[in-house]
Amino acid sequence: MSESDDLFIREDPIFVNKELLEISHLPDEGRIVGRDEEIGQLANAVNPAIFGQSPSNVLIYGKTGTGKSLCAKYVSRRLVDTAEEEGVNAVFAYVDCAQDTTETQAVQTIASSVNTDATEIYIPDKGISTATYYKRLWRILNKEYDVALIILDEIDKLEDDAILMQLSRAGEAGKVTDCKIGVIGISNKIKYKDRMDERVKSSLCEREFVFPPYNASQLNNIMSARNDAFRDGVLGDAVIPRAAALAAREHGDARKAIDILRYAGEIAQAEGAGTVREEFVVQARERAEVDRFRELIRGSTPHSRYVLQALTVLSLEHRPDGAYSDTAGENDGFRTTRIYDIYEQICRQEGADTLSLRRVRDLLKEHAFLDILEQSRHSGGSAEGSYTEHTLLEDPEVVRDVLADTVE
Ligand SMILES: Nc1ncnc2c1ncn2[C@@H]1O[C@H](COP(=O)(O)OP(=O)(O)OP(=O)(O)O)[C@@H](O)[C@H]1O
Repeated sequence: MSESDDLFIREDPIFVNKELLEISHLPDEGRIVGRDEEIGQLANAVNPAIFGQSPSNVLIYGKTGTGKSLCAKYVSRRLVDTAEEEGVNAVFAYVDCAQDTTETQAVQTIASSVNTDATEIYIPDKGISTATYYKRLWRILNKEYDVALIILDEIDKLEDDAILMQLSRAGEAGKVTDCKIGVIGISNKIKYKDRMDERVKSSLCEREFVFPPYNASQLNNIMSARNDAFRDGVLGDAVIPRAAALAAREHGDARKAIDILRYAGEIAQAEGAGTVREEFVVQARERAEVDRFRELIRGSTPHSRYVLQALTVLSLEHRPDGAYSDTAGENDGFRTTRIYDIYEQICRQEGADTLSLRRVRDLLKEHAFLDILEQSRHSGGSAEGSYTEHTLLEDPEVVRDVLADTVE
């Protein structure tokens, strides 16, 4: 090769605007598809903020990738803009509670994100007490704003309810007198509310919304609205419909659908193919599925993982072609008590106390809600009564590998 030969490709042959398909990308209004009703309901709940009154506190539930974070951020941003037009000074802060799990981290994030140079209040990354962070946050809010919306994403990952208590009581307690605070909590744990302190529950759950999974046509539209991520003519006609059909059949998860599209493009790149072909979608789907599962169990509690590990051990042992199979052919599902036995063994190995059978049942229900496993009721006849069986929906090997390299 001589110096005059091109060693590098100078232009991306597949993508022209790849960031449209990146996870962190926040689509603009025209690209939010199929959520008009949910956006309308959310807007209605926080609307009083525009007149400088208290917005309703909201809890949003829904499976992963159903647009909860997207719509919460979108409505908050629009609220701030509209409030400004009405002469009301509003602000919103976004906290990823999977990242900021402690009260101190969460209050620090809120305080630093609403702070401005004008306040002359310093919010250090660390080194001051939780109480001092609160004091500074209240001072900033009192000084600068009429209304503050706080989005707590993955709210169930918070270590405790302390910050919720503080935010919901700040007005009554006389700490924040000049600013109304509204909280938008987001969770994909259906049981989350049951765990909440009663006092917090009554003030934070004024309005509740459930975001349903997307169907194939909505996913198709969500992806089509971003097809300008690709160069003209590169995307085969069947690619988006195929990716939408696959993603809708499994979870109705927009993140996964977009991931499939991006990966399909990356596979085309790696193969040196000039176009993104339908066959790449199938490989891309596998990769997206692993990512999705990894994301789902990110920050989950150790016991939630032990329960899953127990079901995985059973599923691997009883795979029809499994190396350790002693009852080949049985892979329909496993009863709660059987999972519980293995779960107890895992706890012993980990040196952890076991949770009650009832709690383990709840954890299995949470996994079922997220489509990690499927539950079915069976009647064991008059002697046995009815019982539940749990079947892993994810590939057990994938689950095992992801669990093995997940750190607490
Ligand atoms: N209606 C939609 N229109 C366009 N893009 C969407 C829509 N819904 C979701 N997306 C995209 O899908 C991805 C996941 O959405 P989002 O983070 O809002 O989901 P979520 O319900 O909050 O999921 P999780 O519970 O995992 O946080 C984001 O990249 C988002 O831009």
